[in-house]
Amino acid sequence: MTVTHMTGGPSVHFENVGLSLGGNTILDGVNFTVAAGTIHCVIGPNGGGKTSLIRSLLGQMPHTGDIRICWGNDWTMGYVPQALEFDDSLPMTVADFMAMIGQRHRPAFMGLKRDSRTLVENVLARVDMLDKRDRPFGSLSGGERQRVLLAQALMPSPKLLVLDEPASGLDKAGAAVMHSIVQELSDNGTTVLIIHHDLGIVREIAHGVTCINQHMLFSGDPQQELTSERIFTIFSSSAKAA
Ligand SMILES: Nc1ncnc2c1ncn2[C@@H]1O[C@H](COP(=O)(O)OP(=O)(O)OP(=O)(O)O)[C@@H](O)[C@H]1O
Repeated sequence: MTVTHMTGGPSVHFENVGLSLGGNTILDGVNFTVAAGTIHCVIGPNGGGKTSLIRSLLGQMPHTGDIRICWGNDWTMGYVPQALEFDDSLPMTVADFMAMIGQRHRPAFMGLKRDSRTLVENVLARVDMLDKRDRPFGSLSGGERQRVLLAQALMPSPKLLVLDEPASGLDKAGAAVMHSIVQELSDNGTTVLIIHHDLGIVREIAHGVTCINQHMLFSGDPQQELTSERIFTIFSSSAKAA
């Protein structure tokens, strides 16, 4: 991955990205750009390689090709994974979890330092989870965990926010909170890259959309690219053969 400097929020450039795992081709010749300060959605059928692409961006996959992030002065990145492997029996509250994520040089059992406490309370309030800060993290519902995962990605405020199917475990209210946060960040210049399955929402919130199914099928303006015929073709049972 190459990193270059520019002023403003980062643009992200996927250039001829490929990935093979266990002898199988997962991604091949993926080329698209996420413009600085935009909301860009990655869509495609199950198993099409969306998470693998995001993990390549995060440096967690042995991809080929180049992924360039043209950062401004602030290199802060937030990431919300699709799900979190977590031992539910761990005696860790929501606040402990946030302390663990946000205070790398302080053990979680020591709790939050005073200056971090305000920050944590602010982000938990943003996702409507402040009243649950003393609950054991393991006792949270899937949607509540997803909200906390979103909260940790906002601390500190990111210039690049990457979300892997953030709405999957969320109810309508949770999804609305998440989308309004994404919108607000984007309005303030943050670049947001989201894997999303709800094409109605993609049309509503995204400035750009890229569809991948091993290869890149199309990329551009959602209003023009997301035609009914295309959506039917991509997500029909024959999609894997496309
Ligand atoms: N570590 C791995 N080793 C081998 N194959 C893998 C590995 N990780 C993912 N794959 C395979 O890569 C393909 C793409 O998976 P990926 O999770 O990227 O798809 P996706 O588009 O995010 O799917 P979904 O919409 O179901 O979340 C799948 O066939 C998956 O089985």
